[in-house]
Amino acid sequence: MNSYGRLFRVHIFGESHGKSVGILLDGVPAGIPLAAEDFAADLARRRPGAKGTTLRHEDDLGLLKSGVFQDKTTGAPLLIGFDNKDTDSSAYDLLKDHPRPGHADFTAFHKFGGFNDYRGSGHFSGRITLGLVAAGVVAKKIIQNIRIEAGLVEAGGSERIEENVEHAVATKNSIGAIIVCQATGVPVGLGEPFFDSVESLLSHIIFAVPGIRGIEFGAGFASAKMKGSECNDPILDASGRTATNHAGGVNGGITNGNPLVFRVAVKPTSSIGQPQRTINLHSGEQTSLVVEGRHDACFALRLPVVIEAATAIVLADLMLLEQQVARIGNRAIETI
Ligand SMILES: Cc1cc2nc3c(=O)[nH]c(=O)nc-3n(C[C@H](O)[C@H](O)[C@H](O)COP(=O)(O)O)c2cc1C
Ligand SMILES: C=C(O[C@@H]1CC(C(=O)O)=C[C@@H](OP(=O)(O)O)[C@H]1O)C(=O)O
Repeated sequence: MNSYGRLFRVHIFGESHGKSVGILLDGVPAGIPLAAEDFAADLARRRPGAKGTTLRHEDDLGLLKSGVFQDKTTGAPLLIGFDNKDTDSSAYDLLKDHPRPGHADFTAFHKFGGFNDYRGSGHFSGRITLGLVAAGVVAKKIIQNIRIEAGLVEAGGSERIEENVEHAVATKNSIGAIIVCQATGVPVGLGEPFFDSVESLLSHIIFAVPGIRGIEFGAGFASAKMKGSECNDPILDASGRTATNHAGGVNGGITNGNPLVFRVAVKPTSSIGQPQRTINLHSGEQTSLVVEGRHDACFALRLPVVIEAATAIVLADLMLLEQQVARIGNRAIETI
């Protein structure tokens, strides 16, 4: 569904070519300073502009529609909306009946009986992540002592990111990428096993981001090839600090005080300018499709800030559940 979280709860909404996209936040502690300018830096990181990103230009000026009074959160639901302005739906006329291989056109058509808004990929557009980034800005304020940083470590299969992006654009193709995310300053004890382990919660929200194909914590899949003597992280002191971090900062689904580290695999964009095989949704006949319109050749370039936001949302919820932050005034519990 479109809601996530327990105490810090996000409800995402909108379609790419509809009136707006955005997010409704519930459970935001009261008294947190919050103004429209606070969103600018993170929203700019998600915005297209770099080579290999879509030519669609939106100002992404978020409107704080509720939950803020005199530049402080009130504790009431906080609604953040972004108007869609640069919409050109003409390229989607063809796609309405000819689903793009790899995109959600086929599945959304069947799931919603053809009533889904297919323009600009509708609710399945990467544009929906705008609301997630906005929620991340608020979440980062709640967990102010935790620092989250994500970045691309490779794209198109190597570290030559720029070169690979340029080649993808020149050949009307697309590429995927790997993002590494690290959160430092995470206290020991976050996570609610059995089902709400830290890895489960992060995987849940990160797989909700369009185009994600994998996630691994710490040494991840490489752990399967290690011996116990190699994989175990030696514990150095009473704080739980370890010499290595193959666990990625989580044991038993609970944060262990070391940096939380995970890698995310992002697929190549499905909308490419090369002929691909598809069908006519109504006749079932096979046909060739060349996708027109504006598309990211490597949408992963825009994703690190989205992954940071998703991480902040999970950690804010867990910090509230663990009573590590107060519901009023953005203070650590022990300082009240
Ligand atoms: C920020 C962002 C931008 C995206 N841009 C595009 C795009 O321009 N064209 C496209 O086909 N897919 C794009 N995607 C990926 C699709 O939204 C995604 O592949 C689609 O919803 C199907 O979901 P799935 O890949 O998880 O199966 C983008 C995703 C994100 C997160
Ligand atoms: C608009 C954004 O990305 C869009 C994501 C997207 C898709 O299929 O996911 C398709 C394109 O939409 P349009 O056809 O309207 O140009 C991208 O531009 C955004 O992320 O803000």
